[in-house]
Amino acid sequence: MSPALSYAAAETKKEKEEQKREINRRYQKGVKHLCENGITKVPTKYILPVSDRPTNVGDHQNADNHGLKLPVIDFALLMQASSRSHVLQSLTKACEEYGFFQLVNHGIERDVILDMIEASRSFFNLSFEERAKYMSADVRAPVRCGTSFNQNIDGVFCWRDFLKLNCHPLSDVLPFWPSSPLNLREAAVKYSEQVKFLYLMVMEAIVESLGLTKTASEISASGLREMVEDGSQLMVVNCYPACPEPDLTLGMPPHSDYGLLTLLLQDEQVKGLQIQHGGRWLTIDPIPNSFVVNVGDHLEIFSNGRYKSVLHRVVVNSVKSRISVASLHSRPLNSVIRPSPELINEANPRRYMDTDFATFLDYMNSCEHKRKNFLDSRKLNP
Ligand SMILES: O=C(O)CCC(=O)C(=O)O
Ligand SMILES: [Fe+2]
Repeated sequence: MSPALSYAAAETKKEKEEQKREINRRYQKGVKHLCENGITKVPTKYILPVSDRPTNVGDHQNADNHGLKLPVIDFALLMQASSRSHVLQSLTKACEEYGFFQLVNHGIERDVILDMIEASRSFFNLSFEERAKYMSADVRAPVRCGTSFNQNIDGVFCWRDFLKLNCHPLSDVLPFWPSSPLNLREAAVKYSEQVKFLYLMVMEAIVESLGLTKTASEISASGLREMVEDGSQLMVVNCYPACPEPDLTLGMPPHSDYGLLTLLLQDEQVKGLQIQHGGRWLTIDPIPNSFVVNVGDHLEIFSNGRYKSVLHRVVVNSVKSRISVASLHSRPLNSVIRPSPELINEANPRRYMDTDFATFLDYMNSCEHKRKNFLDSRKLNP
């Protein structure tokens, strides 16, 4: 290309990028705000190409899960010596085949859960001006209210607003958490602490299910204590308002979660979460008083590919808004994640390069996040 032509091409590209940024700015206020202004059609910014829509051919099978159900793990039985090994086997199967399971009998008090849901709903019922106080483009902020998946760069926006609460170290971040609604801080502190404890118990079981001896395991040796005291925890409250044309858009695009494990509180009344399984999208029917738990990218890497960080997405509907609370857990922000040496051998060569949270954030900020491309970028000989 001649220098003049390449200059012109660069200018056009710059203009296009500026145009995209301008449109993004227009929709930064979020979908709740849009709905409050009484829209009856989905704006173009949210309309997916036909092939990515939830009603895409092949996805029609969604209406019926063909009898497939997500594995259910009973936490109380996991904690009982007499049934532990049996439950560990089910855990292994769930993490290998689905990357997801539903956790029942988890022991977290019902009131703690209901208060968290109630506070989350109240937050999204605040006026736009009140919620806007917490809007920030800084992905490391202790509190961040926003919209879509990655609103700085998404080409097509998704039908979701969120509130992200960084939970670690709690005493440092708490003063930044929203002061209204009045019960939010108390509810979120109690909830995050109890969920963190549950996460540690499940993570310990997962380390055991991988057949890792506790002393040799990188995660639990250096270890479980470090994870209690310093492990990262991010709570993401998702709000998906009822959508006038739900077939044209998604609440969340297909993605995998970055951490070791995510513990998700689904809306008990309104379904919407789908996971990819056997080439199809499987709807996860909510089980009252349970958690949906999924393997994240860091656990897939740590397990050297044995446990799967699986794509999932959220569909919206025209009748009811939906709330979910995801708690994403991983190691301390600056620690390195790598396949456990115990899981690498001749038959199973090392499959991923080292990574850390900072690398993930840089990646997220540098390109439109699509599907599992971060995890793919960490694969050796993909
Ligand atoms: O809302 C849901 O059910 C899923 C949310 C989710 O995937 C996430 O927050 O990463
Ligand atoms: Fe997710």
